Amino acid sequence: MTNNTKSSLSLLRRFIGEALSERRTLLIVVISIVGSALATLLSPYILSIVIDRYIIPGRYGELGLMALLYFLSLVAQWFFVTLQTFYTEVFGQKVLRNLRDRLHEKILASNLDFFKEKSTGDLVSRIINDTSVVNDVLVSGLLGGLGSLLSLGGIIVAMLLLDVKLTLVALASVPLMVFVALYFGTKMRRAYRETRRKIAKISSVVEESVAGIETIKAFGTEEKAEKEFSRVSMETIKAYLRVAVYMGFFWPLMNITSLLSVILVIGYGGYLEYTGEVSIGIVVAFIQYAQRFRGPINNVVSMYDSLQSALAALERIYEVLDDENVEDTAGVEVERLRGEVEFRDVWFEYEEGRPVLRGVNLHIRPGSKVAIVGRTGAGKTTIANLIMRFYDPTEGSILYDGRDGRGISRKSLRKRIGYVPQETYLFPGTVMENVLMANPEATEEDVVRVCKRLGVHDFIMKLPKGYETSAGEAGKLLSVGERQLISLARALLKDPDIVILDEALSSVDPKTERLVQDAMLRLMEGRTSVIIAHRLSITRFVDEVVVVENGEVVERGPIDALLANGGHFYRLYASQMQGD
Ligand SMILES: Nc1ncnc2c1ncn2[C@@H]1O[C@H](COP(=O)(O)OP(=O)(O)OP(=O)(O)O)[C@@H](O)[C@H]1O
Repeated sequence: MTNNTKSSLSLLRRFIGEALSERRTLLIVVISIVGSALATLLSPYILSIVIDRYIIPGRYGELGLMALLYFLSLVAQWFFVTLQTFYTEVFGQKVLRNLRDRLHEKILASNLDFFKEKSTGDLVSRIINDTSVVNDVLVSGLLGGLGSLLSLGGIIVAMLLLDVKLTLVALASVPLMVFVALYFGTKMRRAYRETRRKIAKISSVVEESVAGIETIKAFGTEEKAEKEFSRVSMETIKAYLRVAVYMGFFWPLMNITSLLSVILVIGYGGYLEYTGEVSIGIVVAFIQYAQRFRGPINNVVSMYDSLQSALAALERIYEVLDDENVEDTAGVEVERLRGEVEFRDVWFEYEEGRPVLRGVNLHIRPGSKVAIVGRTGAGKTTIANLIMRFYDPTEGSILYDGRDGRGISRKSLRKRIGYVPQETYLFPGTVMENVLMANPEATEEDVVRVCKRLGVHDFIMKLPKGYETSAGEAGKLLSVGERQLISLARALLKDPDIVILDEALSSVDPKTERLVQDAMLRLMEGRTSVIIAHRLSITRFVDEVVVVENGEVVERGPIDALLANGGHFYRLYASQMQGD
């Protein structure tokens, strides 16, 4: 056994083990599969008895009971097939929901390292497409294939019981049928899969055109985008036509080979009937059995063929589920914080061997306001990330009210911190819902109160539907600064003990700048505040300025002292003033 087959088998075994948790539904499916396989066998057999024992001897008076039996066998067939179709879907959907729930939960539980190498599109595709391939192929396909194998086996046994020689003749065209299913069927399915890939490609081209519309227009590359779209569009048409060609070959060929079986049965069966070896009824039963090969054979072959793609999808799903970059939820729950934060010789690296913070020592007293300044890439946001426990220090520790952060539950810690990132993400929903999300216990009145306190209320009321404006619409209407105002309202609604602000003042017009700055100062009032200051004017309002350079604190103190010093901060300040 190759390693590949072994790992495929273990993937499959694990999946089946998990799917077995839906035992009851699966039991109904298995019963209906067996029932429908048996019922399918029954009707040709009853027909043969009707012909041989009732119609040919002319016992029409006694036919009623047999007719009823025949009818009942058809009803049973219908009943079990319906049951199988419905419960296979129920089973599949349960397995699908379970997988999707676990994947989504996993994404929410993961730490930020998890997202480093995975794009949004990739994760979405794993949750939506890969799970649906698994459902189609491994659940519906495997169960359907199992039913088909059972039907085929049943038909062959029933035929053998009736007549061995005629069975062999009836089966003569099976290799041909397998060949057609294998060759044309496989080509058809592959071509079909290709169409799905092309459709995905078309949507990604459209997505890129919409997302990058400003860049496309600014650089005048409309023609290039148009060409790319029509190229992909053409490829899609070609892929569909390929499917049509193979489909055109496949189904008629399957029908012809199936007919070949019937002709052989009629020819040889007729001869056997003539020599008195079999009855007409048996020949008729064989004709019916011979017509029932084609579906199951195609199912079994296609199951084998699709297994590879399903296993690949399963592998991608388990790769996410097994990823070890998970945030641990352990630690003491904190109710409130006094707000003292202390960095003790903190070293941190995102990638091994490349320290971004190098021995940072920083003591922030409860209720004090600290601005962190420094050049791009100095490590300012990293400091904020560590306070939020998005990451833990590689070496050293961060203490909250004197307690090592590693011992505090992340969730409870984050509840006490109001974080305002530089870029505000608005979730689908209204502006009201977007602020409310910060605190599940808050009411709409609380939101309005908080917004009034921050001076944000008036500008929200100017939106087309005020607080009820949809975030999508608001997203287009709002500037970076205005979005940050919503973010500030979110943070205040939490009534946090510590505030971390990554200000976006540099990307804001002077009028909004004033509004955002005032809102920031109000949010910071009476709370331990760490502000990552890109715009140095805000440093006038803090107790202490901390200058970070190349991952190290190189200077700290009140703004006046630092300006008087003529050191790092003075140079930064001067260069920004010059720029302005
Ligand atoms: N997720 C990450 N993975 C790897 N490296 C990172 C990651 N985030 C930041 N870095 C690197 O860490 C260094 C510090 O980044 P950080 O974002 O803390 O700087 P900053 O001072 O906030 O910069 P800016 O003012 O531009 O926001 C940079 O060299 C950056 O490339």
